[in-house]
Formats: sequence, C-alpha cells, structure tokens
Amino acid sequence: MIIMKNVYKKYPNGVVAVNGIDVTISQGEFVYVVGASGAGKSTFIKLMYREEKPTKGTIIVNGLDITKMRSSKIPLLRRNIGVVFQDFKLLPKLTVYENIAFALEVIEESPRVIRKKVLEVLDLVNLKHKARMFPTELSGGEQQRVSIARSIVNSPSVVIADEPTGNLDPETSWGIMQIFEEINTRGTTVIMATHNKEIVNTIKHRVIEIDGGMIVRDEQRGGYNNEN
Ligand SMILES: Nc1ncnc2c1ncn2[C@@H]1O[C@H](COP(=O)(O)OP(=O)(O)OP(=O)(O)O)[C@@H](O)[C@H]1O
Repeated sequence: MIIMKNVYKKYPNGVVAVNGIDVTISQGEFVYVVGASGAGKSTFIKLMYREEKPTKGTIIVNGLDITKMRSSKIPLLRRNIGVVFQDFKLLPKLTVYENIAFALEVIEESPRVIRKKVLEVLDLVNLKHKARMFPTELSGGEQQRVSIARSIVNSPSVVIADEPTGNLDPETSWGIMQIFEEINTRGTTVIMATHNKEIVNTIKHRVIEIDGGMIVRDEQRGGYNNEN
C-alpha cells in the first residue's frame, strides 16, 4: 500500500511540481497517472521510490515512512519497487541475461537462484531465446520487455512505469500492456504514467489525473472495454 499525505515537492529552481497531494493506492491496484506535459506526473511517481524527496508531507510505502528513510536504506526499498522507464535504461555492455541477473547479484543471491529467477522472468516476457544477445541487438519492444523482466525479478510488490510505451509503435505497445496486465493479475501493484489515451480508454483501470501538481481526477474503473 502507498499512502501520500499532504505531499509537496518544490525543486531548487522554485518550480512546485507536486502541490498538495493526498492519495492511497492499495496493494494489487493498477493505476494510470495521466495529465499534460509538465503536470507533475514523473515527479509524483519519483516520490514513491525516493528518486525525489518531498519538501513537505508524508509518504508511506508498505508501512514504511520513506520520507524519513536514511539513504543507506534506499536499496532495500528499491528491491520492493520495480521501475520501468520510457528509454529502457539497460546496460549496453551486458547481455539480456546479465542485465536481469545484475539486480539479483547485487543482493548476493546464489547462482542457482539467479539462474532460476532470470529464466522465469525471461519466459514471462517471451525472450528466453534472446538471453545471450546485447540490448543493441534487440528491437525497442524487446528492450522494453527486458527492462520489465528486470523490474520484476526481485518479485517486488509494486512496479512503477514512467511512459513505458512512449518510444514504441502502437502494436508493440499493446504487447507491452499485456505483460503489465499479467504482472498485475499476479497481485503486483502497477502504477503507470502515460500519455496513451487509447490504452487508458481500452484497458480500464483507475485513472489519477494530475494538473499543476494536484490531483484533479481520481476515477475508479475496471476491466477491458470490449466496445473498442
Ligand atoms: N529536476 C528538476 N528540477 C527542476 N524542475 C523540474 C525537475 N524535474 C521536473 N521539473 C519541473 O517540474 C514540473 C513537473 O515536471 P514532471 O516531469 O513531473 O512533469 P510530467 O507531467 O511528468 O511531464 P511529461 O509528461 O512532459 O514527462 C515541470 O514544470 C518541470 O519543468
């Protein structure tokens, strides 16, 4: 569960990107974060994994007040929150397998456990056959699937995705959405910032709309819209 209470974020340049947000996201929810460019979506979600610290307010993630968390404890928080970016952020010198295994090596899992978990998530994103390739040898959609596999290999309770389909063509984007749906069906909370109206209107989930750093709409919806 993620709880934000009276949260503000003012950047050092004076921009108030988040301007008094109160919100609760329960375990297992799928939430779209929408709004115009510059509305504050990225800042809102960066606050959830302590990429940014609020100027004011409280943020509780799975019972822990992350605003008070020492920097040394942040890696522990990140183990429980997977993050997916628009530009994938894969390590170019590592293979697909190594990119995913890396997240487990840093927490000193045994080689046997690493192999099992990496192959499991590669299977989920349908990329077992490309395990030995390098990111540059993959299409954009394949790279995003690797980055999703990396985000879930530690079995986090939450996956946060910032514009995950922003660099992908429509057909590839639907494939990526299927994977997020599958991850959510397994009980993982998914929080996704997106500009893709077609996706938001077709695969219906809760929508939080941000404008001027405030929540201006919070609409609970569920399931596929088969009329589209
Ligand atoms: N590191 C930063 N330092 C200063 N200002 C920032 C920083 N990051 C974002 N901002 C400003 O905060 C506001 C909100 O930005 P944010 O990236 O959260 O919006 P967004 O809704 O995610 O936009 P987009 O859809 O274009 O990604 C903008 O005015 C932006 O210029």
